[in-house]
Amino acid sequence: MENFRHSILALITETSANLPSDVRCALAAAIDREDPLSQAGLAMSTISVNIDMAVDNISPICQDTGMPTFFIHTPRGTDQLFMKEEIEAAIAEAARTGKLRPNAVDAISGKNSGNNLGEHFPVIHFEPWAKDEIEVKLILKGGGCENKNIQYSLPEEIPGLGSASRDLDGVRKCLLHAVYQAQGQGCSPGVIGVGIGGDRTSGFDLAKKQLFRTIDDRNPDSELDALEQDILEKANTMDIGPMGFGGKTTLFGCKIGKSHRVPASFFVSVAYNCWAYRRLGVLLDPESGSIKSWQYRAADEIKRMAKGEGMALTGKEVILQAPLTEEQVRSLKVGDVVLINGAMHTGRDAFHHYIMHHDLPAHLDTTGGILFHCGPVIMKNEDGSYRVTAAGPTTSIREEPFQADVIKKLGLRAIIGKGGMGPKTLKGLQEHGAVYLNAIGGAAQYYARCIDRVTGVDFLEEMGVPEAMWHLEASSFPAIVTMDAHGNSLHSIVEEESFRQLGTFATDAH
Ligand SMILES: O=C(O)C[C@H](O)C(=O)O
Ligand code: SF4
Repeated sequence: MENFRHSILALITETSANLPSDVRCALAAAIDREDPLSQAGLAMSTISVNIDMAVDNISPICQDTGMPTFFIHTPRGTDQLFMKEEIEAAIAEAARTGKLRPNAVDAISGKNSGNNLGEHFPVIHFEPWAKDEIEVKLILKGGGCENKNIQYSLPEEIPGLGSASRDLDGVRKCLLHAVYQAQGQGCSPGVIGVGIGGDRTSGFDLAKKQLFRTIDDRNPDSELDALEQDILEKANTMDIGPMGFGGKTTLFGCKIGKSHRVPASFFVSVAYNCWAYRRLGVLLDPESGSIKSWQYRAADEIKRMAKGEGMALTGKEVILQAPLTEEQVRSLKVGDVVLINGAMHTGRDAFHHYIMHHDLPAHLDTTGGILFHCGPVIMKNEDGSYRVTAAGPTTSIREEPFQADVIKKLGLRAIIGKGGMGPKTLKGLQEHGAVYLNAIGGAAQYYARCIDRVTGVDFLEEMGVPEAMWHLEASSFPAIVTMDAHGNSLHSIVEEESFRQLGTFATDAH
């Protein structure tokens, strides 16, 4: 097993940087379905360029490389303890070289372990099998889409759809609601893995395992197969679309499994995966640990995803130079595409929590500034300076309780994030003269290229790499105004319209 660690490192790197063939194929179809000049089209073209860049740079497709989760089949007599130690060493090495983000933080204090290892982190499931080789499957599922996982306990009253009973029609209502409630926050278009039955834990486990099925496979159970097709079709009429901008593809896969349950419980567990659907597998020689073959990798796969130059720019984009003035910001409207130049500062969960009760360091002035909800992957250069190697937006709604106050306190004029924010922030934008700019979630390579340099960092020691306040210099950083200073929000429009559409499925007998 002298090559085992090396093989695992190759699996991690490939999973992080190179999407599987079936996902490429489904996303290529989704790109073709959107009007290239619509907001959904802009999102999909950016995603396509980003996928190619990740391969070229051998770097994370999305900066959030999740909680690495392994499913391993071993033949009789393999040393699982050795494998676990070697996997941990490979994870730490991948974090050190920027193939994974140091993502492991203490559950209570939030303290980052620095090497992407922690208690039950990574997650490793071992299972024996009768074959001779070792199979290792890996999924890197980011936190934003993980937050959109949902579990129903039937019978249950489902918003918009009425009562869901303990039958396939009840399951159907749960699944349509699961897609609706994710909106764009889990970086749609997405895929759902579904577990019907089991208990609360095994149900989610089953749901996650469904994500290892290929997009184009068909369920051998004809009833479940019909339900999978039905959900896919209906979900894509909800007009949530890429990033929740409205559009034709909201879901590109629905995979359903079932387990026996006890009479008292009927769970429907849903695991939502973003478009950055990173899962691969390898078969290993049990003697040497060398890779014998790759899974989810077809010889005839679509190698290049991008058609044009990425975000199809029209020349009508508004150029923003930070710091921004109130007048500039108030002239922006929902739907405007902006290109940002100049200083921006990252700040996410730990930062918002901190800044509610503390002041900024004295050397910082954020008046007219831009706050970027982002937890980047950052590497240190030999001369002590830093470079950004992956930097897409994180889900903004988590900062909803704090954002309006933080805008006021720091004198901010723009927030960059994804998935949109709620009424409190919308009111804050109006009151203080600021805008919400939606960047394309998961496009971490694309946005890293828009960052010219890192000019400084605060709170690195306390908050760790993903949560520190990084000071960045951007050029031609594209984003879409989705909440303006006049009380308009694209997110509330899409949410309302998709809720109306959801309601039309209430009585649709399956
Ligand atoms: O943690 C991140 O960088 C992003 C996260 O996966 C999210 O979707 O919010
Ligand atoms: S930012 Fe979006 S693409 Fe990246 S892990 Fe989170 S949900 Fe997935």
